[in-house]
Amino acid sequence: MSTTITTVNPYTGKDIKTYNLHTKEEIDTVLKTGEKTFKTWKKTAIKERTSLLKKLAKQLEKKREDLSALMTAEMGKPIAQSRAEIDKCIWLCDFYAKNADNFLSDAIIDTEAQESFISYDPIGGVLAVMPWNYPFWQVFRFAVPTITAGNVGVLKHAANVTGCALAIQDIFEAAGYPKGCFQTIIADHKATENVLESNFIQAVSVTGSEKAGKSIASIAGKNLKKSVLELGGNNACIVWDNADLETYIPTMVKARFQNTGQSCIAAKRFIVEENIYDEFLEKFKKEVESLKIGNPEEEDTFMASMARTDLAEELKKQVDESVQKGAKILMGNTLTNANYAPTILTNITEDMPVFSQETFGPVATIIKAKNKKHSLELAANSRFGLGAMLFTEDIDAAREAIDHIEDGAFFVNEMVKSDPRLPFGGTKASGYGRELSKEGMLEFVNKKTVYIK
Ligand SMILES: O=CCCC(=O)O
Repeated sequence: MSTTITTVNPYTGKDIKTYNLHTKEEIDTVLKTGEKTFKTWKKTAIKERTSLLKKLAKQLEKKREDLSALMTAEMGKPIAQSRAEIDKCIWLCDFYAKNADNFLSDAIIDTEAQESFISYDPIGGVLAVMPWNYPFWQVFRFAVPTITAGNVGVLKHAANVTGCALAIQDIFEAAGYPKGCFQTIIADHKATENVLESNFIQAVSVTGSEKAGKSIASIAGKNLKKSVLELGGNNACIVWDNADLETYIPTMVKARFQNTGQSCIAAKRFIVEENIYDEFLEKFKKEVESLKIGNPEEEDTFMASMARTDLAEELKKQVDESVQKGAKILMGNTLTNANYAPTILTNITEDMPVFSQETFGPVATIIKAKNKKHSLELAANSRFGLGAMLFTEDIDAAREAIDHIEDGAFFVNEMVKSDPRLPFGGTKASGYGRELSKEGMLEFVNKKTVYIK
C-alpha cells in the first residue's frame, strides 16, 4: 500500500506535490497534543476564544489570494469561486465571534429548584472527515463552532486537497490558537479508523458520500461516539407555471453548475410544470450555453474541469446508463480527461440513475410534472433529503407546500445554500445532525443539566 499522496491539478493533469502519510508515531503525537491542549483550552474564557476567531478571520483575509490559488490548483475550482469560499469562511468566523458567547450561555429553565439550567460543556477531541469539493468552507464550518465551544479538532481531509488541509492547520496556528486546537492528519482509512477509536476522540463529523458516512458512523456507533453526517443530496428544483423565469433562470443555472456541479446541495432534478416546460427548456439551455467554461485560473471562468478524471468518468457512466433507458441529451455529455461538458437531459423517468442517484457534476435533468401536486410528489421521490427549492410567484401556495417537503431545507425563489446563521443538514440518506447556527454549535457539547435545590 502506498505511503504517499501526490496531489494533481485536474485542469492541467500535472502533479503538484507529494506528501508522506503520517506514521503511527506521528498520529499518536497528534492525539497526545490534542489531549493536552484540551485540558487548558476547555477552561479558556469564551471571550478569549472569540477574540481568536477575529484573528483567524484576519489570517484568512491576509492569505486570501494564496489560499484561493491553492484550492484552484488542487481541485479545479474557478478562482472567483475560490475567493468567494475564503470570504464565506471569514463571514463564518465573524458570525461566531459575535454570537458564540450568547449561544453557549447557560440556559435557565424554571423548575421548583432554587436554580436549574443547562450548561454547555465541551466534550474533547472531535474528528472531522471532510471532502474535497469545498476544501476550506466545509472544514471551517465544522471547526469554527466546534473549537469555539471548547473542543479541539482533528481533520482527516480528502487526499486530493492535502495542501489545503495543511494550510488550514497553519492558519489556526498563525492566528494564535494553542498548538493542538486544530490538527491535520494525513492518513489512510485504517489509520483514521484507529483515531476514531482512540479514547481522546469523542465524536465525529463527516461530510461526504453516503458510503463514507455509513462506514464511519458504524465505527462511531460501535464505540458509542456521536456522529454528525452531512452526506449526498439529490435536490429537486421545482418550477411552477407562475414562476418568474426571466428573473430566476440564472439562479437555477447557478444552483446546478457552480463549483462545476460538484455540490451536495446543487439543484439536480429540475421538476417543471408541463405547460411551461418548452419555454423553461429553451431559456435554461440558453443560459447554460452562456457560461464561460475553461481555465479555472482565469477571472471570468464559471465552470472548469471536475476535480478528478475518475469522478468525471463515473458521472458519464450514470448519464450513459440513463440514455440507454431512454433519456435524451439536449446538450453535453462529452468528456476529455476531467473536463465534462455541461449537460442537459430530458425524457427522464424515475428508474434512471440520473433521477434516483446523486449526480456529482454538471448534469441537469429536466423532468415534466403534470401539475403542482405531481411536482411535489416527484420531488419527494428520493432516498435523499438535503434540500428542495421552489420557484413560484404564489407565495401563499409555496407556504402550503412547506409541509410536503421532507428535506432539511426548503428555499423559495432562491437556490439552497448554506449560511452561518441557518442550520444546515439533511434527512434520510443525506444524513443527520445539523451544522452552522446555534444548532450546529450545540452538536458537540455536553448539554449538562444542573439542578440546585
Ligand atoms: O457540498 C455541499 C455543501 C456546499 C455548501 O455548503 O455550500
